[in-house]
Amino acid sequence: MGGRQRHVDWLNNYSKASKWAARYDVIKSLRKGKGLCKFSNFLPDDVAHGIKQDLLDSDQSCWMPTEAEQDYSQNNISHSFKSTKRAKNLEAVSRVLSLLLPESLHVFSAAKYTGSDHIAPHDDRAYTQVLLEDGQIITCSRDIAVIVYLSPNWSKEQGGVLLDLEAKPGAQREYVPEFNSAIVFRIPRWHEVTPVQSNSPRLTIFGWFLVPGHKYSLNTGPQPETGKSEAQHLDPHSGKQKEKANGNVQGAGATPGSSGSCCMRPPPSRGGKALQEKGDDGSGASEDGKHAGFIITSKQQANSRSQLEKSASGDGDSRQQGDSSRKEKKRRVSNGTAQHDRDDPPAWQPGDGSILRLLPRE
Ligand SMILES: O=C(O)CCC(=O)C(=O)O
Ligand SMILES: [Fe+2]
Repeated sequence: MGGRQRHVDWLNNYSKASKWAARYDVIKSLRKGKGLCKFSNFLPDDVAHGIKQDLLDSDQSCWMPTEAEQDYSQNNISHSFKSTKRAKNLEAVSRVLSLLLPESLHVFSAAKYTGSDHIAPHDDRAYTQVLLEDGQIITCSRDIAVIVYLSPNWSKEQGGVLLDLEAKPGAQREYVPEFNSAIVFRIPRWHEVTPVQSNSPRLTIFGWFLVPGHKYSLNTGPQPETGKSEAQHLDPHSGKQKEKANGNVQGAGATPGSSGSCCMRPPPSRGGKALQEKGDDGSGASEDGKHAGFIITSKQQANSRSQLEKSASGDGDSRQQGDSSRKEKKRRVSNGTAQHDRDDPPAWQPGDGSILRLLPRE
């Protein structure tokens, strides 16, 4: 039991987690990797094993199946997998991952791919409505995707390979999910998950760092390889999806995705209404509206909101803008306001300090 608890202690130990996060300079690595980078041995090994076990131990009813056939008229791409925000200790894991870019809003979930689960090509573009503690709602865009792979000894024959469809000739295109590795990429970026052909589950923690404002249009550009321009915004987390019965719907986690939530369940009326009031630009955001999930920020995050909003104004070249705005934010962060830069970091309380939470859907 003691061994099993150790990863939880680590996840809740701010000092250890922040030292771990300091090993990574995500923005620099992304720049070096031309928008995509991979970190092997990402978390301490026992922590990665503990998180994996937590996913396996999580109640079956928390996993939300999501499935759709390709249907551009319905904004759907072919995909199927299960995801949850209610996996055991996921909140603590999210909090630790948030330290990679502590100045950014974020949303993380767990995913489980079995059978022939997969995701057809998509580029992760989506808007997210963020509800701040002061009641304001701001629109954010997914900015950086993070996937942490948690299935030991996964081989290419088991499928579930992440294909980077924007890999330049000669660069790595296939990523077999390596245990305790993380793939991080800037959005938009075309990618897909090939069908799983394995009896053991392909487990991940996945999610996005967000940037306030509309970083991109939701009308997709040409898809790599086909060069065909798709009129629709295609996202496995935001398209209209067919919900499969999974027992306890009340207990099922809000899955992530555009709008910081997935699309599987109707939004709470409060959320849907607020989104409409917000009046997004309609290019796919209306789709989000149907499936809106709302994210609430902690005090800490809300305090830095004005900085974030500043960085979101002006939507020109969002990648460059993202980088420079981050520099700006970093500077502010380093003058001592951000938790992770304090000399004497406060101890985390379990269940406290999660920067983003979906509002309960009940
Ligand atoms: O699990 C992966 O490798 C990628 C998942 C993904 O693309 C997504 O959830 O949008
Ligand atoms: Fe994706």
